[in-house]
Amino acid sequence: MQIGSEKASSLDLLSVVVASLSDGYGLDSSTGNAFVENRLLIVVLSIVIVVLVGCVAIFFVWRSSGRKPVEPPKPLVVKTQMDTKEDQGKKKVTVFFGTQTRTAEGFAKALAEEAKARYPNAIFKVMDIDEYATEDDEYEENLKKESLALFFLATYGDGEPTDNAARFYKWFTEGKERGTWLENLQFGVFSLGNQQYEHFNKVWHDEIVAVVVDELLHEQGAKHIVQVGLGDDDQGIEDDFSAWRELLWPELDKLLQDENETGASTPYIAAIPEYRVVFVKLE
Ligand SMILES: Cc1cc2nc3c(=O)[nH]c(=O)nc-3n(C[C@H](O)[C@H](O)[C@H](O)COP(=O)(O)O)c2cc1C
Repeated sequence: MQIGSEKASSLDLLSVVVASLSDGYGLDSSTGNAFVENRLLIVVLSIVIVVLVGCVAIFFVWRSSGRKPVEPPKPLVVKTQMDTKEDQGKKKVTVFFGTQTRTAEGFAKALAEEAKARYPNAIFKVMDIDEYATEDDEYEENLKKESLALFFLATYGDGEPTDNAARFYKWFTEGKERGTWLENLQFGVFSLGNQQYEHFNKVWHDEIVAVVVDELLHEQGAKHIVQVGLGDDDQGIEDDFSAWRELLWPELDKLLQDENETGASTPYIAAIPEYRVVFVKLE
């Protein structure tokens, strides 16, 4: 085997290595020679292996490119401002609730049911405050469209909002620099809490979520229709709710009753004339 001035192929080199190895290890030189003589066979086998490996690789690339990646499910968008045709032109009231053990939700629904009967020409929508917006920006976008809203908000764990009000509360309390952007909104807030949870020697009502929201709504331009109601679970929160509701109805009457409507709040006094019964003796 000659390795001349021309560049030696890798097979030439291999042949030299095999021949010298076979010598070194005392193998029969005919083994090395056989290997060298079957160069053609080795070349053919190498080509076959390369082609096979190539085919397998192409097959896998083709299979993986044919499969579409699995798309994550799109989030369910909750439409909050959906008007049917018959709703158009009616006054709308949104009743929000932030609750942990559903008392606030119960009050919100009870109020809305009673209000629907009192004001048939208005629309009352009870809304879990978490479902009001899927993104924080939507809170702003949707609240701007509200003209009348009532909030029932409970307080938990040292003056914290409920789980379903946490996202709204964070967004609302962190956005004080918004200015007076809620000028079209009239509102009322009822708080659900318990005086037993007074912490850090603060006055109880300074810590509760609903009072914070009430003050911020006012600061940001919204107008009270009724003062904040302080429901105290320690004393009888149902009575507090009833008392607040009695303050609310006259204000809602002004806003939601049609001019020619007598209204459910107006007590009905039957005008029964007095008669004097005279017994006439027939002759
Ligand atoms: C574990 C726990 C923590 C509470 N933390 C407070 C609190 O820090 N401040 C407060 O005023 N009321 C607190 N409360 C009272 C609730 O706000 C009150 O019971 C309210 O009516 C619950 O309303 P909900 O049923 O709508 O969640 C707490 C109640 C529980 C059970």
